[in-house]
Amino acid sequence: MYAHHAPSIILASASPARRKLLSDAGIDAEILVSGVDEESVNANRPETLCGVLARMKAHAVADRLKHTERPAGGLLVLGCDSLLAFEGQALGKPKDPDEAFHRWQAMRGKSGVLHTGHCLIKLATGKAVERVASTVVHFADVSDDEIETYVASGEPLHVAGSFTLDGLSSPYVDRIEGDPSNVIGLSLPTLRGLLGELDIAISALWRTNLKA
Ligand SMILES: Nc1nc2c(ncn2[C@H]2C[C@H](O)[C@@H](COP(=O)(O)OP(=O)(O)OP(=O)(O)O)O2)c(=O)[nH]1
Repeated sequence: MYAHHAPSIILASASPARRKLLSDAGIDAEILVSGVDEESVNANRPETLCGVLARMKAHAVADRLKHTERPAGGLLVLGCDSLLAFEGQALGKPKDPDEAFHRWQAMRGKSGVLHTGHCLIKLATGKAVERVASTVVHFADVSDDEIETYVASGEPLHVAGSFTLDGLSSPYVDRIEGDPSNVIGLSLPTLRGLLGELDIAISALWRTNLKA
């Protein structure tokens, strides 16, 4: 008889935004940063690239865990990667303020698609389930002054697509079509679906005081 192990998530990400999305949804994830060099990968389409990177991050952490004495138990490793597809380009984090400024001048008044790749690995069996989620983002027609002030805040330099839905640039996003958590960096509805493929209810991951 298999011992029943309560499932728990190891988030293979340095992203504070991803950790908070899980925590706000009642899930306390352990953090193990993958260290994957994202520049080392190329793919022709943004939705392919973010899927490949999410897979690499999850497997990098899963492989590291396999070389430890730690029992697999109910451990699940989750890797994510977000990219903004805009006018045929896959935009990650801007390399400098100048690039962030010019990106916003190009994006204002237009829309892009924020793709986030997800890869969830059940450590005990090695089974991996993957999905890329996409959300259309409509940017406001911001002024050069608004762009300049936003870039000077430093925020755009740390985020894929040089914008946040839940941060300083939230006034500059008119509307979205699709899942909001996906734009921030981890789609909770997608995570629910991936857990379902592993026959795990997302409520099984809630911190103990939330469980019935
Ligand atoms: N708070 C917030 N963060 C965002 C938003 N859009 C993108 N981001 C952040 C989430 C991720 O930290 C980052 C996307 O870059 P990556 O997917 O490469 O993840 P990151 O390098 O931060 O960490 P990781 O590679 O997963 O260890 O941008 C947003 O709307 N709100």
